[in-house]
Amino acid sequence: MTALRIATRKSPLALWQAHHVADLLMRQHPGLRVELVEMLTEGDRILDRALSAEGGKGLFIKELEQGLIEGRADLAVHSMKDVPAELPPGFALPVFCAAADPRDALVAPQAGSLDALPLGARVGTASLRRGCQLLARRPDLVLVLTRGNVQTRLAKLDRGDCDALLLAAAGLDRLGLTDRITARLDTGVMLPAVTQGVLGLECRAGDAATLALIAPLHEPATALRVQAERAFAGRLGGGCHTPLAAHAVLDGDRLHLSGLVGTPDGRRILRESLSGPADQPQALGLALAQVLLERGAGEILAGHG
Ligand SMILES: NCc1[nH]cc(CCC(=O)O)c1CC(=O)O
Repeated sequence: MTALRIATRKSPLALWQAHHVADLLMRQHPGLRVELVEMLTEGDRILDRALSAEGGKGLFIKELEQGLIEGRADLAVHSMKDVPAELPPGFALPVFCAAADPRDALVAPQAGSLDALPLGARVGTASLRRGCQLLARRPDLVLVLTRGNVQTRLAKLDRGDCDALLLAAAGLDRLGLTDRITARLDTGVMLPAVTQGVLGLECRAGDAATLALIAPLHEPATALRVQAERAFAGRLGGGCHTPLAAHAVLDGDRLHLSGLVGTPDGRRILRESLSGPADQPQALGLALAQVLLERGAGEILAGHG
């Protein structure tokens, strides 16, 4: 292989993540050349509407996969939370890198915490999941649809479009914006998106050369978490139109999984936890989904919550 080519979106976060994986690969394989191939995705073009009203998650990765299939690139680096439940045929997602902080972060220049936000404060987010959990705790808050990349959202906050933002801590940390974080929200308060903070590496199925190069970046403990959370979400069906959250924590040979579905207004929330043997993550995810379905998650998912 002359050089390994990484397909990446052009947002600063995507570029950071692609550079990060390039660095890890070059450290692992001295002498390896790695190139970045920048691409614009449909998700980047649609910035004025809620993503949930559009085609959802796949929008950020379709073009990258097209680049892989056409041989313009060998590898795509994804925030796993942007990757749909099902991969199209011909692709593999064999590597999950060590995870960053999975929590959501509050950015609120005038308040020290979520509970200290003034009555009726405007909170910027485009995430149904964040909105649901926020309103469940603080029904007085007003959600302001805030899209765009991390820096764009911070700029909107700074010019007064809203009083606070909720963003993934991982994204802020990666971009060197840790000092903007007011508080990292405990997962008991704000259950993260499925696989939040995890980077996944996608390549062409059967591309043995690329598979061999990226294999050392795989972290099995992160893979267990990803499998449990994605099995949970897959059973409940996506999460683009309904607030959905899940987070698994590995504890020795046990995996603890928490999951949640709710209504966008936060009036109904079903949240449950379940533990199981760590070597059966998918069974745990499916079992937790079943618990929620027995409690009426189907109604909420169908929009009749
Ligand atoms: N939805 C966009 C997106 N995709 C991944 C991250 C952050 C990094 C991660 O979760 O791995 C973000 C930004 C955010 O939600 O604040």
